[in-house]
Amino acid sequence: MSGQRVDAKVVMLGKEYVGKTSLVERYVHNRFLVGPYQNTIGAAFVAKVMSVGGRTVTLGIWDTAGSERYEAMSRIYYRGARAAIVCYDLTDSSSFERAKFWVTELQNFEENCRIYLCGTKSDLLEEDRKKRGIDFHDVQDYADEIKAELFETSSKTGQSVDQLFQKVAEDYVQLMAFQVMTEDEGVDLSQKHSTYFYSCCHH
Ligand SMILES: Nc1nc2c(ncn2[C@@H]2O[C@H](COP(=O)(O)OP(=O)(O)OP(=O)(O)O)[C@@H](O)[C@H]2O)c(=O)[nH]1
Repeated sequence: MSGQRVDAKVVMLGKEYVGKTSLVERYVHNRFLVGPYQNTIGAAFVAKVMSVGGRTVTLGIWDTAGSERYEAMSRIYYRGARAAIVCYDLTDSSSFERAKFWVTELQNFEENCRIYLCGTKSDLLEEDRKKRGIDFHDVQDYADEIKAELFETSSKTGQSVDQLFQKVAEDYVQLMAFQVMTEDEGVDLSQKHSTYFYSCCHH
């Protein structure tokens, strides 16, 4: 993988326990890990090569730690991101408030970063609709207001996970079609020791 470039940096943001790592695991490895919850410490990185309309795109996905203890660190990871997947747990209204915090951060400090709102753990709603913590229409209104795409996903069943990342990549390719690529765009992974890795610290 020497010399592989990341085309688009994508950052996962959201309160702890909302399921950011599980989303990445489902998307990249098509699996859902069961067992005791272990929080992400710092951040983890993985590159994913995908195809959009016959074109190869490599997403560099940064999975940040949701704990407020790591808030300052998470700020480092959204710098230069083309896309942010801001996650909230569909059953936990406080996690939606936290999602709004990250949206405001991005709007203030990373205006070229596209925002994707992602309500996680939709399988729990299928078990019991009363578990929905935030009204869908309120979230949709908010998404419209901030011009964000809205997805409801389940890493457990895989629902809408591929669609979410595919949309991120498609939007990136579409944007690039209108922009001239410059030589210094992207991150040259040949500078790193390893290409496909979860860097420090997950679990
Ligand atoms: N039922 C269900 N549980 C999920 C889903 N996604 C994640 N979980 C569970 O929620 C817990 C937290 O998931 P993580 O993916 O570790 O959450 P995180 O956002 O990465 O957490 P931090 O690393 O602390 O920021 C784990 O026990 C997961 O098994 C889902 O789609 N459905």
